[in-house]
Amino acid sequence: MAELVFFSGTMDCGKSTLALQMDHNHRARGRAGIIFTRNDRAGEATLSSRLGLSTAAVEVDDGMDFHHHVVKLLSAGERIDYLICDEAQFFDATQVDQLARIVDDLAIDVFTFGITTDFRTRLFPGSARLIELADRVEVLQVEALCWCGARATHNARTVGGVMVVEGAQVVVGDVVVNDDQIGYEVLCRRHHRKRMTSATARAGALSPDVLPFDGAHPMLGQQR
Ligand SMILES: Nc1ncnc2c1ncn2[C@@H]1O[C@H](COP(=O)(O)OP(=O)(O)O)[C@@H](O)[C@H]1O
Ligand SMILES: Cc1cn([C@H]2C[C@H](O)[C@@H](COP(=O)(O)O)O2)c(=O)[nH]c1=O
Repeated sequence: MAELVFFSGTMDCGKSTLALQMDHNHRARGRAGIIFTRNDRAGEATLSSRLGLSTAAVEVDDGMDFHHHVVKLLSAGERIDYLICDEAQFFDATQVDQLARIVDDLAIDVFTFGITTDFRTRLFPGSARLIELADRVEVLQVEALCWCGARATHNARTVGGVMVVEGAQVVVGDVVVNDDQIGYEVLCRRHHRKRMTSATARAGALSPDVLPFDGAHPMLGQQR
């Protein structure tokens, strides 16, 4: 039975690496697949991992109809056993519905990869629909860690080094907007709630008069 699977986690937990590995393993066994992505930080039509591997991919845009795309290729005689879809949080709900239809009607496996929530801790549209429709949601085993050592569960955005909780939902990582460097950092919920990034924690540790956090710091001990 073909499956729609959503491999999810925070940023930097190895999703793109797993996407490349899954493609490699299926291809090594003679299966044929197509790789899709949207807004990869390495540029258009590329699926890249921080471990240094990358591959060509089909860039998904707003108007893309996955079902139509796949049926067209099948009609042209191409074989398709599976789809790999990275950055699936950026897909819209209709596109995720099309992926489910590909699984059910065309018996093609669809493996999707993406972050669940944005920098405001709100679900992305693609991830919300995948959670609703997927046969399985798999949380990646490699734990990204917050600066405090706890498992990171949330994504924080920084603008010019300062954590923000307002702004456009989609801003690709490592870009400069209006002279400000946009960055991301994974945090545990506690530190996301307190808006404490590693830089804020370091500043607090260096200046005992300014302790932005309460409770114990695993590296600094009880501060208050
Ligand atoms: N220099 C390194 N050595 C070993 N592992 C690394 C290195 N750099 C990154 N990684 C691993 O790569 C993971 C990020 O991989 P990636 O597939 O790009 O993540 P995601 O797609 O989830 O953002 C990190 O969690 C880490 O485990
Ligand atoms: C939290 C958050 C992230 N993004 C962007 C930043 C990156 O380009 C991708 C995530 O890629 P990764 O391979 O999982 O690191 O999403 C965004 O646009 N908005 C956000 O709120």
